[in-house]
Amino acid sequence: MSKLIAPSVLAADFANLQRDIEMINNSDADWIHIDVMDGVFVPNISFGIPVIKAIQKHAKKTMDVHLMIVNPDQYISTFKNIGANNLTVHFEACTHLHRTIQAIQKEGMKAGVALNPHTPISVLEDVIMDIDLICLMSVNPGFGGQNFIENTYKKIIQLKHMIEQSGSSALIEIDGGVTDQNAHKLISAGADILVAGSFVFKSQNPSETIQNLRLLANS
Ligand SMILES: O=C(CO)[C@H](O)[C@H](O)COP(=O)(O)O
Ligand SMILES: [Fe+2]
Repeated sequence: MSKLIAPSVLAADFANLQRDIEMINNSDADWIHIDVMDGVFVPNISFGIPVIKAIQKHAKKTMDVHLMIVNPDQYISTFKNIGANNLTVHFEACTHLHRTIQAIQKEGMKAGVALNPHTPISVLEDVIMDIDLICLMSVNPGFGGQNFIENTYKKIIQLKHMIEQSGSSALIEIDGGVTDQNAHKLISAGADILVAGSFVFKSQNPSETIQNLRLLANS
């Protein structure tokens, strides 16, 4: 399977959101990564339902929604209705993670679980067969533009091993601080999807930057 690039709209120009979504549509990007922050689970508030509805009107790529919120269960059907294809919840925010995963899949979405940098991958041992996607946070969630945490490589290698040993088909997504400097190394360690926000949207030519990341990921 080719490796995927998911630009994060957290770093887009919100006053020109339609323009930036169309840039993603016309680029080599595979997914659109959409970060939802509630100011409780993480110390920041990004955007919510009305903005994602507006994104849905224009988005032509897989909508990969990353929930950094407490009590995600109460919004699962809402996110389905506004176009989420993948719905990722945080391990640290779910008391009944297995129930949450089942509820996401019952709505017809792919279920993802995100782990904070301090959370060991071993917490996924008993749900690894049930998950479609694992999002390893390579920064502390809440903000774009942070520095990549080097310990992530070790976690990818461990997680890849766990996935292979178990026979799970879960994909590994890396979120935070992804650039052209670490993209190839992340893929070599076992990543399947790279999320990139600031590196794409702060570049001179975001579409070319996406193309470059995709080439690096698949070289
Ligand atoms: O979930 C996130 C932050 O919590 C974002 O997806 C992530 O930060 C991407 O932004 P950048 O590439 O600028 O680090
Ligand atoms: Fe994210």
